[in-house]
Amino acid sequence: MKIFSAEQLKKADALTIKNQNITSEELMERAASLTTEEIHKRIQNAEIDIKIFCGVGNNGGDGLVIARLLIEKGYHVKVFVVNYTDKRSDDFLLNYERLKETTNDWPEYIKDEGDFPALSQNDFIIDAIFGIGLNRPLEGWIANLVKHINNSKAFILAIDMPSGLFLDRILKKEYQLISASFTISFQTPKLVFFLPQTMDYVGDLQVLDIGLDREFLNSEKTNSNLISKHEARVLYKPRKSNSHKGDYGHALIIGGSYGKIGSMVLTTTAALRTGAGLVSTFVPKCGYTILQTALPEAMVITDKNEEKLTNIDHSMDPSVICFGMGAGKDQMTVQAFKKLLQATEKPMLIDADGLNMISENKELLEFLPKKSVLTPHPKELERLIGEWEDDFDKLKKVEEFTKTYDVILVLKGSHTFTCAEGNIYINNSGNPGMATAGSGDVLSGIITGLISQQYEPLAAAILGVYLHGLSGDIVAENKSYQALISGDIAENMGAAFQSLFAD
Ligand SMILES: NC(=O)C1=CN([C@@H]2O[C@H](COP(=O)(O)OP(=O)(O)OC[C@H]3O[C@@H](n4cnc5c(N)ncnc54)[C@H](OP(=O)(O)O)[C@@H]3O)[C@@H](O)[C@H]2O)[C@@H](O)CC1
Ligand SMILES: Nc1ncnc2c1ncn2[C@@H]1O[C@H](COP(=O)(O)OP(=O)(O)O)[C@@H](O)[C@H]1O
Ligand SMILES: [K+]
Repeated sequence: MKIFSAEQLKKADALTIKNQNITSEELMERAASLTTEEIHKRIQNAEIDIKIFCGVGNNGGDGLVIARLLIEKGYHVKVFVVNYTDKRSDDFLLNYERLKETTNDWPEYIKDEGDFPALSQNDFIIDAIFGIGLNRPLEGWIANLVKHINNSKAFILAIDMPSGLFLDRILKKEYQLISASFTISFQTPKLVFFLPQTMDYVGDLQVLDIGLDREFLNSEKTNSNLISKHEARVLYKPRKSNSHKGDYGHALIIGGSYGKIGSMVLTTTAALRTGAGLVSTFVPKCGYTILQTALPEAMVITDKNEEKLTNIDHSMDPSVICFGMGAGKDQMTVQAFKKLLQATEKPMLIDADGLNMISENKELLEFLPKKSVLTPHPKELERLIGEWEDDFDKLKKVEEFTKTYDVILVLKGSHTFTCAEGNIYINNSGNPGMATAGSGDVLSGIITGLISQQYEPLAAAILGVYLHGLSGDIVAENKSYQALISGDIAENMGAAFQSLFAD
């Protein structure tokens, strides 16, 4: 799903009104009635106090329509107008008049702290103060109102987006914004809903299709995309019945050191479970028996050294090489890695200590094969590209890095961002149960397994990240977040592939 900017959404708005021959007020009615249906579906005529805080722009207009429709359904609704300016949008004014025709319980005006209503944690609060029209940080009594709402501990539903959140920048900590329990957003999700610094303000997310101009949405270019099942499915390549294991490549997985051979078992299992035709694993000697015992399907090659990698002498022509998990950073290993990089032309996957070695020996960067996939977690990323001011600055630095070295960066996190060629693919599968030792090793194996089967590295990264999260979700459903261990993610790849096509 494409993720649009505020400017693009406003353009879509205007085009929709023109092409569908409707008024802006009708579009507002459409968005708000779809939202009301969602609220009604969930709260089912519950006897609760609904308090709606409306700004005086169109986000506030949405709030007024929602108030009217909820009152018509018999809900107990109180409306507060957050009167931050004397200007009002036309659709706000129109819906204000309509609301007054619906109820005798007229909206209360908030003009300063003295007007703040008492709030209880049993209230159901709807935040319709600011949407995509926010143009400066909240200050003075409006900031205090937001603090007051957040402090209520009530359930907060944000309309379109939490008030105070910007679409294109991150505010310093001292600025207030609504911390929503749930956000219902119109037409497309917003990039800030997925950034580590701002995602917590959004709560659970639902995106409503409000029928904005299809042609515009389809043709308009955007560099951010949300990857859900539909988008992942399109990348999948079915197997031909007339095929053999050679068609699915030979993956070479290199890494491990004394005490960390388990990472090799995880990565290798994941590559096999993802469908690589053949998998060879290169480990220090101490890993030989472990791998041969744990995984009879894998072939094992060993270094001369018992405990670490010192000379990666593999004499094969693998379809893809995956390097780094559990490898350590010994100087001999760095030299072995350098020789490997110099001798490799095909895109590689580099993870964990492979990334750390590059960070500590920047001269290795020049030998990175083009289109390689690098999979840092946040600490590894910081070592690689340096510190960043905020998440937007991080994305800018990541873009520069991917363009300079012509690589794909997979920024692992609760929403993993795959970045390449100026584009961002935000993953929408996965769960906190996956924050467990070795789940990154499994991801490396999955992406490697896909590249081995001739997926383009970028497609392999996007699909691999999605399948990894999907498998994690399937495991968590059966085992809980706490009991999920990373080997389960690899073992459940079968269920993940099946689920990709099940609705
Ligand atoms: N296609 C869609 O997506 C649809 C969108 N729709 C809805 O429209 C919403 C966008 O509405 P919008 O453009 O009127 O802007 P909105 O968010 O109400 O704020 C503007 C007001 O805020 C003010 N203001 C700004 N910052 C401020 C501050 N810090 N402190 C104080 N004031 C501040 C600013 O005042 P000014 O700068 O002029 O002084 C202006 O009055 C969108 O999010 C969605 O809910 C649906 O109805 C239909 C389909
Ligand atoms: N809260 C979360 N929600 C979704 N995915 C998560 C979450 N926490 C971690 N993950 C995923 O788990 C993996 C962790 O990788 P990493 O930190 O490298 O672990 P390790 O080094 O133990 O293998 C990443 O793919 C990340 O996206
Ligand atoms: K809002």
